[in-house]
Amino acid sequence: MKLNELLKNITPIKIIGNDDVEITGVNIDSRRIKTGHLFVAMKGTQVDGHQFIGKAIELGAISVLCEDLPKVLQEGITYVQVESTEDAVGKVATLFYGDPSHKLKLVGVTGTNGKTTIATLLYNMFRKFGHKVGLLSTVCNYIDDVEVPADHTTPDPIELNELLAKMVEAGCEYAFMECSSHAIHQKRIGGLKFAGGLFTNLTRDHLDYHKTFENYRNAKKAFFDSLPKDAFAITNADDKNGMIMVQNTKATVKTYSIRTLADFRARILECHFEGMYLEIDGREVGVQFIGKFNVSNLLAVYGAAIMLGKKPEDVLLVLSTLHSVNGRLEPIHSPEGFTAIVDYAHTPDALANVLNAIHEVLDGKGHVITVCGAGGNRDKGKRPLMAQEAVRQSDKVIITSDNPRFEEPQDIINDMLAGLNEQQMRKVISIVDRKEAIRTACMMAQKGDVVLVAGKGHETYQEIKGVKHHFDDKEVLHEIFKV
Ligand SMILES: CC(=O)N[C@H]1[C@@H](OP(=O)(O)OP(=O)(O)OC[C@H]2O[C@@H](n3ccc(=O)[nH]c3=O)[C@H](O)[C@@H]2O)O[C@H](CO)[C@@H](O)[C@@H]1O[C@H](C)C(=O)N[C@@H](C)C(=O)N[C@H](CCC(=O)O)C(=O)O
Ligand SMILES: Nc1ncnc2c1ncn2[C@@H]1O[C@H](COP(=O)(O)OP(=O)(O)OP(=O)(O)O)[C@@H](O)[C@H]1O
Ligand SMILES: N[C@H](CCC[C@H](N)C(=O)O)C(=O)O
Ligand SMILES: [Mg+2]
Repeated sequence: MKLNELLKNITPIKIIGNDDVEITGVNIDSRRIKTGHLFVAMKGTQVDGHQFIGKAIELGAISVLCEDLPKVLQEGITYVQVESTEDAVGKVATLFYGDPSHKLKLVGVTGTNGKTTIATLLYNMFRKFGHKVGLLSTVCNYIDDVEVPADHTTPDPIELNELLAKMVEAGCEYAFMECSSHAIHQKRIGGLKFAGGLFTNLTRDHLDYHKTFENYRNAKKAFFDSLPKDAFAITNADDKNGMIMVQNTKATVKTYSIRTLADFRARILECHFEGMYLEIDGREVGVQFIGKFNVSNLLAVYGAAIMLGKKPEDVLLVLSTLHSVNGRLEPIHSPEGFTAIVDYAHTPDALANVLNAIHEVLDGKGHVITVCGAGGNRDKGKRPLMAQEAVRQSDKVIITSDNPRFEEPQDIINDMLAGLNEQQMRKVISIVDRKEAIRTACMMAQKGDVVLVAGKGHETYQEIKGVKHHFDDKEVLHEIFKV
């Protein structure tokens, strides 16, 4: 594609050199540059991409999109200067990949918790309706039935558009994706056309990155602010930030609630460990999920399906066949008659919700032993709060390691323990080795009890000092239950 065509949706400050050159690829990472590529220099959180312009040209870049022009300009290279490369990159990438989001019905899900669950359930549902569908999620990306491993919740703007283009090529009509606050803030989703947006909830997370809760909320809100008029915005009326999210959107606003008046409503009629019986918009349906928060998730899925033109009775029929998403409230039964539950709860709010869900079903008839930790090099403020939530609703808590990343595991544990008073500490032991912690919890559990293993869900690794070691909570439990 010609460079001048790629620049159609942006207004450069200056172009130096020939803009009528053929561009064979767009890249934000100099290490991936090949002959004929356009290198986009981004000012990152670690380094300034502008320092790699020379390297990119060496590797074959024929054009550079940047904010600051290099002091020495090279012959034969076209330099495009813009106010913000962060703002421009998505708009350029999407054109390079043939504007795939305009050829799909793309729905984005944002909020602190529930994004993976909702996006995955929508993907499963629309496939059951017989459509070809794409999914971009924390756990895995899918181009219809083809798996593409994911290492981010929302991929970078280049990979994102490339994946969407592959979906179009594979004949997908719909795509569902998670929009993380980092991605919205860094404009990874810039230039994409959304058919709809969904909001789940907002509680504390990622304050290491966003610094204040308000910044975090505004990052999420920016997604709804940018939705077009013909899109829908479905928000959670039960969340105190639900209406704030959509207050400036041009999209058609719909609400869902399990508590108040809303466009999509549900209530729980019955619940067991196997599932719940619900009333959704006046119709009864059995679902294979537990927990009030999953009723909210299912309502969001229901609302999106209706807004995408499906009939309520058809949607409910498919909803009743869906089951839990990998590592989200997944039960594994022990031979001794207790239940282990693997869940990805890695925020105070998610822990509180999962424990609530467990108590709703246990109904006072068993003990709860929780195994949890917190990730290294992530929001430190959430650590004491997570310990408090775990203690508040468990009979015993084993504090252990999650992904320590570049921190000392014991330091993270200490940050968690600092949130507890002497009386709370009586319920707690700490074991750095996660496998040992899970094993100990299982040894303590008796028939009818629940062992909650929280924080890592689907993850199959433990990240220690930059190395991902194989580790899988579910595998560890299966191993324990075999012997
Ligand atoms: C803090 C953060 O979000 N960082 C993201 C950001 O990178 P950055 O700004 O730090 O980049 P940098 O390392 O400073 O480099 C600046 C630029 O120089 C380039 N570079 C760098 C080195 C080189 O040799 N050549 C080169 O060209 C880089 O490609 C980049 O364009 O932009 C990159 C491209 O989009 C992301 O891959 C990267 O994610 C890092 C790895 C990360 O860990 N992100 C996490 C926090 C994250 O994004 N999480 C959210 C969700 C979490 C949740 O849902 O709970 C997610 O969406 O996954
Ligand atoms: N609607 C919800 N409200 C509160 N907690 C939820 C909700 N849905 C799921 N959870 C809890 O949050 C955990 C993470 O869920 P999920 O993976 O769907 O969220 P996410 O928003 O994709 O998270 P991430 O930001 O890490 O990608 C689940 O394991 C569960 O404990
Ligand atoms: N997407 C989230 C996942 C956290 C999962 C938890 N296991 C951890 O490592 O903290 C993050 O990168 O902050
Ligand atoms: Mg997710």
